[in-house]
Amino acid sequence: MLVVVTHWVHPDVTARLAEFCHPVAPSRGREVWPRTEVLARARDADGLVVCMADRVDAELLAACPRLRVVSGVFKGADLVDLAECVRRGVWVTVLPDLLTVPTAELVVGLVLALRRRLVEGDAWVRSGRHAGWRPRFYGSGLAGACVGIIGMGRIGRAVAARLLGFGASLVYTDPVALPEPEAYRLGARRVLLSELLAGSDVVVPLVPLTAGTRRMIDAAALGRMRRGACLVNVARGSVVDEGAVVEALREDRLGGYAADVFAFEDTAAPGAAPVEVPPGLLAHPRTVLTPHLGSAVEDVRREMGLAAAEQVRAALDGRHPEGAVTPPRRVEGAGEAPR
Ligand SMILES: O=CC(=O)O
Repeated sequence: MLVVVTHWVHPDVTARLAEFCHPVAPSRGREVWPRTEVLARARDADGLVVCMADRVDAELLAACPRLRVVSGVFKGADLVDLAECVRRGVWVTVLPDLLTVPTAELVVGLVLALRRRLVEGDAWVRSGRHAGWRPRFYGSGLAGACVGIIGMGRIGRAVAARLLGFGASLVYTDPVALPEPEAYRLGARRVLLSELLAGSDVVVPLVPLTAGTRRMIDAAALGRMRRGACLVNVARGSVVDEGAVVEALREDRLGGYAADVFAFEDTAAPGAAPVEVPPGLLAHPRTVLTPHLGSAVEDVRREMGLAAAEQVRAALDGRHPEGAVTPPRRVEGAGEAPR
């Protein structure tokens, strides 16, 4: 059986795959195969191990008629056409929990970097202009600040737990309330979105990208935020309206924007997709921008690769893989997908 891995993974991951199939993966450098190469190599694949750089759409699925499983080395499957996978009887698996801790750590890092102006300070020192202490780069701390988390899932709760030690207060929105003991332990108060936006010094959306969350932080939502408050986005670029963020920064209404994700990455989102990080974000001093580093911790990525390999093994063995987000259900006339 052939399993195509679209991107560089740790050698132990390919070794694990080799226990039950013939794996093919980029072997040199930390490479991701471009789509044309994935299309060419995956023609006879029984399994695909994909990453956040891949778009698993109808074209790719049609090009791989033998495919039985798509294993995402990620949490959010918004780049996978789930309906088409179901139609073709292809399992789709994700990793719902392995990146919780590194992503929560990144949120805390970005909040601190933004509020304490670490990146601006770093640039100042590197520019050769630092001549000793001066009354400059005064920012805001976390102690006493109110942090608003939109979406209290695994990552939201992990962020909340890490913020406990900083003396920040916490509000959140979620359709489902935390169990009372957990809300008490985290000091988290559930509020309406309008109250969260109006009352938070830092707003952190932690929601998946869906039709309902796309651009949920738009000009109107930004307009409801406290003047000078910060926005930190590690979810998906398209959860915010990047153009409106640039405007709010320019008008000094938004205190800062930190992002690890960008709308141009959301290649499956409907409508015209941006092709780059907006220049207005790049140019603005009160932004902190990182290249989708949420899970970029060496050991975590190795664990993620190994877990994905096990999911492929289970699916190809005819078992229900962990992390399955679609039960495969072959529909008459859907093509040659074997089952
Ligand atoms: O963004 C990363 C992921 O969803 O894993």
